[in-house]
Amino acid sequence: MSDTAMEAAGLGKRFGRRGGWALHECSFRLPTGRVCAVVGPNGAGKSTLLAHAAGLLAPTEGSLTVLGSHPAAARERIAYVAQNKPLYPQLTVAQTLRLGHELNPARWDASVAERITYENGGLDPKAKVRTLSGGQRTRVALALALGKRPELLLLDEPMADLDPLARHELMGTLMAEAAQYGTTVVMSSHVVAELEGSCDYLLLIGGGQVRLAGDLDDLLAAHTLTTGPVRDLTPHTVVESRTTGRQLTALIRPQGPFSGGPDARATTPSLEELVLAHLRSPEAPALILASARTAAQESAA
Ligand SMILES: Nc1ncnc2c1ncn2[C@@H]1O[C@H](COP(=O)(O)OP(=O)(O)OP(=O)(O)O)[C@@H](O)[C@H]1O
Repeated sequence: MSDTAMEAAGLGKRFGRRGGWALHECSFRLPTGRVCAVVGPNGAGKSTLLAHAAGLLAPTEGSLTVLGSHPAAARERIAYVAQNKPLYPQLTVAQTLRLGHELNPARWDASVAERITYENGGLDPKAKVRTLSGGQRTRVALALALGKRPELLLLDEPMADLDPLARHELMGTLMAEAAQYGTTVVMSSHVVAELEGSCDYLLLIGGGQVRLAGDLDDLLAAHTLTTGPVRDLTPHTVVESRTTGRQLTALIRPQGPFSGGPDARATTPSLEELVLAHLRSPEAPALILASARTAAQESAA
């Protein structure tokens, strides 16, 4: 069995001959059993990446493998919740879950699907899907995905239309299920706060390229947030710096020991601080940690 959940090698996607690159020269590796946050600005390529992993798009160049196979060959072991949560509007909730069972007879776990839909969600089994609110449809889509007992769960902004209570409850269920079954979860979101505390791996995409990839703790530890009197930050890599009067605030990647000096503060950034600094500085050099490198990247490093 492969210990790699997803591996991109020079992955590129162009929509149409004249279109720009939605993804370009993306290479990274995601080990199995991780909960990976995929973040990046609007149009960065997050949905395009997830749709490739689900086998719904074919690369223009390079490749993407999931669970050691071509995505189409691994489809039974993958569940994908797309941003628009497509469901059959004319079916009832109960019929939708039954369809989930019929499509996944060998793997279907009715108890988790029913718990999400009925026990906690309070949905009426006889309600037609078309009468459900956006958040209720999300609940059914997540129930179908988790009911499939996937090895790899792909979620494209899954929590966007859930109320805070439902978001908290479903995130808890998701994390408990993932931990119990060793499911790899890849989840895009713009709400960085909801990723903190649940994700242990980070993939930051910008302009169709991988900007940060690796263990979240290691990525955070590779950066320092410093505030203090203006000073030369050479030889450290500066991701973002702002000067207010004589005070400098900067997010850096220390190249060797860093001491901000007696009047400066130097702390490890939070996930939000790390992500915001990279979004504000799209030109900052990429950082792909060893755990996230493909064999080819590793031998080139
Ligand atoms: N079917 C399509 N046809 C043409 N261009 C597309 C198509 N799908 C996506 N794109 C383009 O590819 C780029 C990446 O889009 P994608 O939806 O992957 O971004 P995203 O990071 O998921 O954005 P968001 O955060 O807004 O959901 C964008 O420039 C988008 O316009």
